[in-house]
Amino acid sequence: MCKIKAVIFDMDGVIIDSEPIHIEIEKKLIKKMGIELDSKQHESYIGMTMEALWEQIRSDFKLNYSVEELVENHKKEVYNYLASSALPLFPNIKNLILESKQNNLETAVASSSPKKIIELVVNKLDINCFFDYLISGEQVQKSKPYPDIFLQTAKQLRVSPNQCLVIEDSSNGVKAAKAAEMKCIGFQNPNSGNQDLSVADFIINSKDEVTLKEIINI
Ligand SMILES: O=P(O)(O)OC[C@H]1O[C@@H](O)[C@H](O)[C@@H](O)[C@@H]1O
Repeated sequence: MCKIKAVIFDMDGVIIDSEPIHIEIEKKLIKKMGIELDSKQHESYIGMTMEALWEQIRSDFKLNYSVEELVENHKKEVYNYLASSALPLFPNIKNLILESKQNNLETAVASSSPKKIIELVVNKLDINCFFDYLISGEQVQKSKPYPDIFLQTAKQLRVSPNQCLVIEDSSNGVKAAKAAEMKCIGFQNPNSGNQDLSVADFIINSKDEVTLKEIINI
């Protein structure tokens, strides 16, 4: 296998333990539309962009609102919540970010969240300086589970996909990383719901204290 040259971090559910926040806000917004989703349906949307989520719900439930209106409203709710709350950073992931930089690896955040929200999070946590590139699902055509976001990240970092390691907590994210032919660590986070990470190359638990050396050959 090619030597790893870049580590790509998912944000929600990996850098911060935010999927419970997303689930609560989405449940509230979906309920307002008079729709009830069971948790299995809801878990299947985790890791997808807001656009992909509302396109799906709008077409399944024949909603009259435009996707743009639904997304705008959703973005505002999430932004306001995260701007006014303490952010639950995973310390073990922060260590992996620092270790990546100490080993001169390229680093990126590749998140389905809107760019404005990614910037809010990395600035609030004061970790922006550790990343060479931040990319949002808004900047590519197809949401995770398609590989677009990871392929675009590799292109931007000027490394080939098989030199990238992705850390992901959702089934959609792990599928996207493997579809991009990257090495993928599944980050099993019970707060991200019941996520099937079986296609990942290696699975770690969100509580595990692992070093980068233990998971890749650097
Ligand atoms: O790609 P990431 O960082 O895991 O982001 C996923 C999240 O992105 C958000 O925009 C969605 O509203 C969430 O439902 C979703 O889970």
